[in-house]
Amino acid sequence: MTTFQEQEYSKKIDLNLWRRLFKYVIPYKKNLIRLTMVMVAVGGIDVIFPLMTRYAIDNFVLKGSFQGLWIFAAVYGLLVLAQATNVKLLALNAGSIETGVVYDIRREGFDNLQQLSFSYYDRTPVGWMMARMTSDVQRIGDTIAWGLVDMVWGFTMMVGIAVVMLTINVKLALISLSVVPLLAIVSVYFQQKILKAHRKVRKINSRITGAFNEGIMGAKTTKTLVREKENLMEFKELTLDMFNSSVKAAIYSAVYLPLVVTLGSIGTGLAMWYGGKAVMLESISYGTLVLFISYTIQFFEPVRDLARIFSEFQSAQASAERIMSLIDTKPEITDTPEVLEKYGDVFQPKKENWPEIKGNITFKNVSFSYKDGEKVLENFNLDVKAGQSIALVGETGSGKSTIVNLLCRFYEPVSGEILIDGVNYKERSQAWLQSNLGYVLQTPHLFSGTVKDNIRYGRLDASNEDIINAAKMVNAHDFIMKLENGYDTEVGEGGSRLSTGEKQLISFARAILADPRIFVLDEATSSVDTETEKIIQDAIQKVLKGRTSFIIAHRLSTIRSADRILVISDGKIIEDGNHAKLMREKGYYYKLYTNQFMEEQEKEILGKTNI
Ligand SMILES: Nc1ncnc2c1ncn2[C@@H]1O[C@H](COP(=O)(O)OP(=O)(O)OP(=O)(O)O)[C@@H](O)[C@H]1O
Repeated sequence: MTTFQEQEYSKKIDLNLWRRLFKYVIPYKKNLIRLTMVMVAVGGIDVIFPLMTRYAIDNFVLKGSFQGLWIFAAVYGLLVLAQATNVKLLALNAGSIETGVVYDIRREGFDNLQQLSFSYYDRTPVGWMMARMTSDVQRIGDTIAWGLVDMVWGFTMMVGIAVVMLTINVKLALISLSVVPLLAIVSVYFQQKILKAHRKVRKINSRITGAFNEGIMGAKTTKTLVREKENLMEFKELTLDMFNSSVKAAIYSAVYLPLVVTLGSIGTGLAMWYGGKAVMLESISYGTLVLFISYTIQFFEPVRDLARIFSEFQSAQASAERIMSLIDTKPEITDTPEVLEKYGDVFQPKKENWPEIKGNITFKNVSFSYKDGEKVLENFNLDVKAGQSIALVGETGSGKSTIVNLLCRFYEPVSGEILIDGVNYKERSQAWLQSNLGYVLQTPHLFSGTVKDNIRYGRLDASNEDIINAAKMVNAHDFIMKLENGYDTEVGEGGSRLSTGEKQLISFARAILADPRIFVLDEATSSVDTETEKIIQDAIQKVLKGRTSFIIAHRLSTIRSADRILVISDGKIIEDGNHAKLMREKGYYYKLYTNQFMEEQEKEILGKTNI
């Protein structure tokens, strides 16, 4: 099994990246300005409260007088009210920035994911994309909004406290804050270590999520292969790694927190010692001593916070690099500017310029490889007339899906060209081609929603009548009507509440609703019961009528009536003709057909005699 290697990201501050991230905040600049102002006010009021205490001690407590107490109480009450209002405003504005930024980045990421070519999905694990779109984007939003809150508040308070302390008594201020540089160094050191350990925990966590994903998706296979014990052992190893890294992070925190408390106590002790002496010498008031002690304690909080925020910004930078790499990934298959200009894209198609499609298809000297050097097709040639039905048969891995993937332009030829009605399909837009193509996959995917919703995906403006007609045409109507709520029955995630045969019939209806000129069908191999098989075959015949069609056939009975049967081996056509011709030639197809035919006969006899 090959594992997806994630790129390593730089640990230095990347200003360009932050500038780019800041662009996502610009639409919310009003919130940003309001938030900054609110946070300056919160920090400022936090500096004022101890000053109020000092005033109360010096003027009411020590003097034993209540003169002016009402005014004092009113001012205090107003400050409390202002602070409460500020907290509400801060939550509102920071919340708006956070949700706005997260929403915008997610939308952009999702938009790009939809444009990316098949090859991107081949090499990128789903879990990786999901993690980028969820936790990474959330981390960026959190850090930008709440990191900013803590930063502005912290700076305002630190500057405010330092200014007031230095104004009142320079020496006492310097002595009280003498441990701050040490605290800053300790905080930065430990926060870095804690961040590193947490990063590792997160990395393992994403592997654990992947293991969960595989474990749940493959639960049935695990049971049939009796692999529970091995899987559990692998999972145990992973979780043990996680446990060790988490313990490491916890140890750092366990050392860091008492250190901070000790340093804080030393600072407070220094303020008490020197301030106490000054009170005795009457060079400062008792209220001032209390003020300095409060300020010293208050000062340490933002120092610790800033160290944490600094680490969080580093972590958010790694998240930002990952999500930006996803947003910046360019689809490998794109329309040229000239094509876009003339035919438009999926969002703004210029249908008035779209040529009518007939359905003639030519592969001209097409070569293709998924990976460098491993040619799947080499100088492949094929000429298909409009309306012809082509069946592709051949051993597994011979290149059948590759041929139709190229036709659908999910991949493009490395050399050579594919012509549709005599024109290289690169000269027409992808939107034009896709809207003329119907593709039914071997394991058809239905989306959560009702049966009706799923058929309507084929043509969004289809009426209910169109949907029912399409379902009738492909013999799906009867079984749909037998479902609990008919066309309004929920199909479950990925169509999980329906059988494969039923899913295939619905995807036929969906494909036929768009009335495509070219139809591609990767026939289901899973054994459906004979009744459903007959229904499906009948549906296939109806669907293919009058269209150019490609069927990757597994049940040869389906393709007996195909205009041409192509036997593919190693990316080359080794036999080409209709059923009768290939049977006469007694080649690969003949062998395959007679084998399958005999197997079926045997099954039938066994069934009849009940052996
Ligand atoms: N996405 C991919 N990335 C890399 N190699 C691929 C990819 N898809 C197919 N291949 C390789 O290309 C070759 C042709 O595969 P293809 O899927 O076209 O065969 P096929 O005839 O359709 O097989 P099957 O009947 O099993 O579906 C195989 O060797 C396969 O391993």
